[in-house]
Amino acid sequence: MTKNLLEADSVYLEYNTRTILSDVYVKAETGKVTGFLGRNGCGKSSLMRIIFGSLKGNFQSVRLNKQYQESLLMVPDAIRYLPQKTFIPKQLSIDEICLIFQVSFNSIIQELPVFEKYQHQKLATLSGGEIRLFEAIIILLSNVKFVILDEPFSHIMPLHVEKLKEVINREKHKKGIIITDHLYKHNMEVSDDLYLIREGKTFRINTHDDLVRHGYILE
Ligand SMILES: Nc1ncnc2c1ncn2[C@@H]1O[C@H](COP(=O)(O)OP(=O)(O)OP(=O)(O)O)[C@@H](O)[C@H]1O
Repeated sequence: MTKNLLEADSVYLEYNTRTILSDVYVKAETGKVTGFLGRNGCGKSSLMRIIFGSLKGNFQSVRLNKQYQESLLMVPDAIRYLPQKTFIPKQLSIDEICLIFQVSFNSIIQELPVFEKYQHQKLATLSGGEIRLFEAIIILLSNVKFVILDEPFSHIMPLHVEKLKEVINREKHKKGIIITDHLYKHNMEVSDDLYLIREGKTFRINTHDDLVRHGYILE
């Protein structure tokens, strides 16, 4: 297995003179899930987009295997990103989307046999939760070095959350995975390294009590 390393450091982001992220460091690598937690509006999605390369911070240094990258999304086979909101055009059919993402339909139905009947259907004909699940699975199965998942567990029924966690645990042996999700128990369970973003900085989380101490959960 080829090991890949993704690092982002000195990430600094301001919106209208309000500091959102300040001197943040992120490390992700093949074989690991790196998780992020944090209150609404603390800057998790912004950080994900900065790493992906679709948002420019005031300053950041993103490196793939120690090499500085202006924007990772421009590097072939480097990274794919599941944004917080559904993003695949709904007029496309499932098999067209598989073609675009270069993920075989067979590999999708191996994970989700109930999707077999949807092969030629437009994405628009699926339910909201099914669309979200399909987007998360196709990103996870993509042949890239890293994937970022922004709230993959939200809007998905418990049985499918378990499936998603199973795929994450398998796919991490091929690629590095970065996750942010408020469903913190699931996030904690799949993450090898977990961080909380607070007041623009990242704090390492090792136990449930750490989350209480940072005021993210009550007890
Ligand atoms: N384009 C923008 N212009 C100004 N402020 C913005 C912009 N985008 C985001 N923000 C602000 O930056 C902060 C961080 O937003 P971000 O979406 O990264 O937070 P988050 O931690 O992902 O939140 P949530 O958990 O609610 O999804 C928020 O206060 C948000 O209002």
